[in-house]
Amino acid sequence: MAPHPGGLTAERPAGPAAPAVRTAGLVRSFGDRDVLRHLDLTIGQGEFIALLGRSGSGKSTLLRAVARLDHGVAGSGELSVPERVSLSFQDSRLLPWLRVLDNVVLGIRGKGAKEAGAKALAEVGLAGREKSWPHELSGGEQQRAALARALVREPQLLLADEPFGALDALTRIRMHDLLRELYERHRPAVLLVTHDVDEAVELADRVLVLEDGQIAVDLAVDLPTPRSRRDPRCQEYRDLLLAALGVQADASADPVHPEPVHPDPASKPAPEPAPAPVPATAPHPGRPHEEKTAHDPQD
Ligand SMILES: Nc1ncnc2c1ncn2[C@@H]1O[C@H](COP(=O)(O)OP(=O)(O)OP(=O)(O)O)[C@@H](O)[C@H]1O
Repeated sequence: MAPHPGGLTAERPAGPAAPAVRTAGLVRSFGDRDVLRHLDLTIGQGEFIALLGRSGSGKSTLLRAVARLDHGVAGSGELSVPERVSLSFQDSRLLPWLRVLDNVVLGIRGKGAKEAGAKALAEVGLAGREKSWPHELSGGEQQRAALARALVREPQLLLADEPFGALDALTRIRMHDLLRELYERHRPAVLLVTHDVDEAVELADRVLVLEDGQIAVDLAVDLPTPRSRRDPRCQEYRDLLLAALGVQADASADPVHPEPVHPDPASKPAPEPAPAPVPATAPHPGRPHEEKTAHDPQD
């Protein structure tokens, strides 16, 4: 068990049945404000989790804690994460002075690295772009390269903080398809932070809503994939989650050219009074009772 700089206890999960991620009593504080308040979360191996929550609710704080990128932040609790963790952000973070393939394999040693990198680039639809410079790629292509960089490491856990947030709606939809396809093939556990409720419902096995520093809603999405946001069953989940976020669903939303449904009140007209929140044990559309487990969207 290795000590964590934030006062956290970090350890590796043991045994084949161990979850990919487990937090127990996780606390993270800035000044006298506890952003994460004794948060318990378990992510199973190969499970795809989306994390929603109002702006400032602590989504990125949680993701950074799980990524162990929060050195110096006050905190306590237990955290268990796998050895191979990859990260993906809204900004692709490709190094501009390295060609695309060199970005993808940066830090990977061994003879087969370039071959594996080229294969990963082919998987994300960028075959032939190995020698391009990052600035020669479109925003969507840069995110594809970032996904290749994440996947070439064969992560047991992929942490993604609004990876599609800066992309236009159509590119975002294509990236959703690609992410889900790559996920099905590689099966890492995924923690996707997003503001896009539709994205969460389309992609995730479980959607979590973070509120007051804890998981307020934990909703399993029990629908086959690939999913379409036009599917009325997806819309049921969407409405439940929007209600939990205190945002009224827009019945007139265009499902073909959708704008992300953004729960940040600053980016929306003043919401109606919040409907009753969906508890972590909320009934499941299509199923009479949903078991409590643990789970947010963008492009
Ligand atoms: N380094 C820091 N120093 C001080 N306060 C911080 C720091 N990082 C985050 N916070 C505060 O913690 C709270 C949670 O921030 P966080 O970025 O985790 O929220 P979020 O849910 O990801 O928000 P958004 O959806 O707007 O990205 C916010 O009030 C933020 O101001």
